[in-house]
Amino acid sequence: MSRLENDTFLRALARQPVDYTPVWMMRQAGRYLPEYRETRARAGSFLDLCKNTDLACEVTLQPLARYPLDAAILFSDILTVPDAMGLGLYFAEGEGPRFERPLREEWEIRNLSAPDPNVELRYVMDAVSEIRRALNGSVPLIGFAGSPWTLACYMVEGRSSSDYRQIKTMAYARPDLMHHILSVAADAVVAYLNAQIEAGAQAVMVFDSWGGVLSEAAYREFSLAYLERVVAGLTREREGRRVPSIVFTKGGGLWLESIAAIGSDGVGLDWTMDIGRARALVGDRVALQGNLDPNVLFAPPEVVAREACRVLDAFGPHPGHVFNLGHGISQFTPPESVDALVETVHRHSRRLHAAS
Ligand SMILES: Cc1c2[nH]c(c1CCC(=O)O)Cc1[nH]c(c(CCC(=O)O)c1C)Cc1[nH]c(c(CCC(=O)O)c1C)Cc1[nH]c(c(C)c1CCC(=O)O)C2
Repeated sequence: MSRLENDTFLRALARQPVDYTPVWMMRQAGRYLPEYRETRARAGSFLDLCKNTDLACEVTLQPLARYPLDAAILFSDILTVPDAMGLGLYFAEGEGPRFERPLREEWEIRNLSAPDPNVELRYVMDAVSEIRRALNGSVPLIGFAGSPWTLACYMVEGRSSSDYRQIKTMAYARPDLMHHILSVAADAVVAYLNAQIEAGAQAVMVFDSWGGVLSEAAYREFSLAYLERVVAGLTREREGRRVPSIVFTKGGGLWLESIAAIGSDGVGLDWTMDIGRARALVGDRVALQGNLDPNVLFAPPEVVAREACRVLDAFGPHPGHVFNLGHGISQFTPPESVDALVETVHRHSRRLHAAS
């Protein structure tokens, strides 16, 4: 088994006893850090940064140099997968992601195929290997992908959407086409995550950022069924250790028990549901990851500390909590707020775990 100095994150996902609650943040490497903005300016565009192995490794490590975080997450994007399928990803400055060739015509959809992650996404695998080497066993490295449904939202809409009109039209009017896209995306995500595990990722997370825009019935049919297929296809063990998976449906609180039943080790929670109530529903069947509202980080440090303690106390002294934000950290976050957050999570949770 490879040496790991700090395996608190993996222990928490396995619902094993820990001395303190591990913490990392979604989008922990990003624009709120001046050193990220500096590296990004050197790289050119955001996509150039993702495709430059050395610089992707550099920005992955930046938040860990500042804060005693308990995990690193690969610096990349969920949309690298549809880009590798030939849809032509680009980022319009200040407007978010766009595809040059969104899926509109039936023939385009029928021609879709899963990319070979070790060819079309070689740059991601190279980044994973380089980051693992650079981490040198300090903390585990998380790999990730988008959920089939969330990838399909971008592939069909061609950009971020406010009403999901195109994709919902397809889901209701042409479910056969919708299922074809989701099925190819699920195959692509499984191959992509397993290649990341092969390259050195020690845990994987699936981001279902837009599952929460669906009705319950549509969520089960178009998102959850494919999340279950992805989880079932994942490599379970590598280097003599379990490779845990985390599934995060933003807005999925109402469906928590169903999400907790698909076979992942952890479930991500946004900020809308009390994490104590969530734990009461799922027990120790899965670990829970979350669930501080990222906007708390705009308040003074004593408020950040109070709100972090509120989440820790709500979960209680049980094993199986990975502290995180309920969604990605905002680019406008003062970096000092993160100091207060990480320090509070570690200090307060040590007390909780010692007292139990
Ligand atoms: C939906 C989604 C995307 N990307 C991602 C999701 C799922 C999570 C979520 O719901 O937020 C996932 C993602 N994107 C990024 C990471 C890196 C790892 C991390 O630090 O967590 C991860 C895990 C970097 C990024 N991905 C992006 C940035 C900002 C790019 C920049 O301008 O430097 C970063 C650091 C760009 C991106 N990429 C995407 C959008 C909508 C945007 C624009 C967002 C914005 O402008 O705030 C698609």
